[in-house]
Amino acid sequence: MTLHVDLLLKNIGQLLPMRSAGPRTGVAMQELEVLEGAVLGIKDGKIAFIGTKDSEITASEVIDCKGRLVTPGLVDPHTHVVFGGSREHEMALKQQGVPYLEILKQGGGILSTVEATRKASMEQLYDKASFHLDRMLTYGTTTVEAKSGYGLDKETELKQLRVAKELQQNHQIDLVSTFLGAHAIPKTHKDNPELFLEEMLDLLDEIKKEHLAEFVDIFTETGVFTVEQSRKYLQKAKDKGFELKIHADEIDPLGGTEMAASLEARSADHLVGASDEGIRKLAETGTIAVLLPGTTFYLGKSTFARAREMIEQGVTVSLATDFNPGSSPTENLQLIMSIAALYLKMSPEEIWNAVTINAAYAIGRGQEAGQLDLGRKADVVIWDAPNYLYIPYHYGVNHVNTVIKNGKVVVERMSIRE
Ligand SMILES: N=CN[C@@H](CCC(=O)O)C(=O)O
Ligand SMILES: [Zn+2]
Repeated sequence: MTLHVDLLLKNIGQLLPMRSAGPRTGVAMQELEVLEGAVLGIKDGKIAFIGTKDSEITASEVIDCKGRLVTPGLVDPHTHVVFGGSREHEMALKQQGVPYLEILKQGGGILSTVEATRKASMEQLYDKASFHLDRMLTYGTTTVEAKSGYGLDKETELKQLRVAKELQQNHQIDLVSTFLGAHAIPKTHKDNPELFLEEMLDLLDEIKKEHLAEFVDIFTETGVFTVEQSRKYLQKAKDKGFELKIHADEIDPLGGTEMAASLEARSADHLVGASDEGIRKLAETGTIAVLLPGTTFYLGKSTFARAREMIEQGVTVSLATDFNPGSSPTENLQLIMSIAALYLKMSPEEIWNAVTINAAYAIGRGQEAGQLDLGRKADVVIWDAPNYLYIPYHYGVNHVNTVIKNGKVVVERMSIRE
């Protein structure tokens, strides 16, 4: 019997369905199913058919992919997309060699974005975040995690989370929300971080009641929160039914990676200074390593997270932009794929697994995003590229030709080859 679909993608050069029963872990990250000359059928916003060009299938609308690469929409599992202002003035300080944590200590960095975010109305935050999400969509990202953490007071943290909830309801991108009230110590609590953490914990019941976040995160770092403070804080969040994420060992190797694994966090993020023991524990517990090499690159550092050792030891590795106004102002996950190839020495196969299947599992969306399979939602990207090697290889530009979200074309870019 002939199948009729709403939209048919034909003449696909390479199709990466990324079908997997679970996250791809360790050396299994080398696995990549590549279908040559495939067709993809979409019906009612879902994948209805994956097959070859000879298949018996009719369609209301057909896109001729002309030999292009087709993949699932990318998943960005670590961003700080809701914030006020920007920090371009910090670039000169960075050039003078002022370290990131020193800028924060002087009341700049995260704390300057906190001031701008407190001043902004919900509408202003919504419009600005929406602009950044639009840009992510044009770069092929269809699912995004979004953190609060630029309020550092009850009112502004809730404001950020409510903006994220509205965006989740209205924006084409799917959003997953994380409460990062423990992102820095506000000036008012400089001498009493414990009291500040108590105040942030007080918000958890309201956050649960209003469904404002699924995850709780903390910045465990020198001059911010200690491992012991973080452990206590996260355990309380876990007891209240939240899943955990941690900004761990980004700058100084404090042992946040081990802590993340022992709390069975969903992910541990950054991990530039993760110890051997920390890496072993991630492999043991299945806590996903979300690596953010764009941040290391942008902070001008030469030591990157040890992705090769993580993969060889059986860790599940994912990649994200860490989009934020300070340490990684980019919405472009394709650029991060190139940086991962060049500096983390990840293979193209590992990179594609990291930005699709594993990224979706890192934010609890493994069953919905990051894969193209029958019955799954049709979040699809057609790339102006002949094969999957090409995206990390040709860096710094946008390779997207077309983005399809829930079966509908939402981005169509001009192709230089047409
Ligand atoms: N390191 C902590 N938080 C962010 C940066 C936030 C900022 O600088 O505004 C990060 O993941 O890099
Ligand atoms: Zn971050």
